[in-house]
Amino acid sequence: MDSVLEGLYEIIKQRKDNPEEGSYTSYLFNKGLDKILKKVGEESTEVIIASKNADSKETVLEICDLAYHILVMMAEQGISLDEVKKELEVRRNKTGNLKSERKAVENL
Ligand SMILES: N=c1c2ncn([C@@H]3O[C@H](COP(=O)(O)OP(=O)(O)OP(=O)(O)O)[C@@H](O)[C@H]3O)c2ncn1[C@@H]1O[C@H](COP(=O)(O)O)[C@@H](O)[C@H]1O
Repeated sequence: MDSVLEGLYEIIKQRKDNPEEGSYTSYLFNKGLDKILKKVGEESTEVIIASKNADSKETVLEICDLAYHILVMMAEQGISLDEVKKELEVRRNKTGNLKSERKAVENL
């Protein structure tokens, strides 16, 4: 799973650096952040609807669409996968309210 995400993120970053004709990813970067964020919002809603309908196959497809668009957003904002993984790692063995942890990270 990890390497699949890494691989996809690398391709997405390549599309940002070297746009390709006919590439949906290049089209998104060309449209800019607002378009990318709109897609993240739409895909989030689609995950919720599919899940609410208890349609697990459709939910998986929508999760993949959402994950892809989040990676595009991350690339647009210069956020690395490592940053997200590090934060998840910090949280992994914690329980309870993580808000105080978040403040600590913000203050780094
Ligand atoms: N994983 C994905 C991926 N997931 C979803 N999508 C696209 O996301 C879009 C979501 O569908 P929608 O109906 O919501 O959007 P749409 O109507 O096509 O587009 P809008 O008019 O809303 O912008 C579809 O066009 C999908 O093809 C993806 N497009 C590309 N990838 C991967 O990204 C990499 C780069 O691919 P290119 O973008 O083709 O260069 C490759 O590894 C691809 O497999």
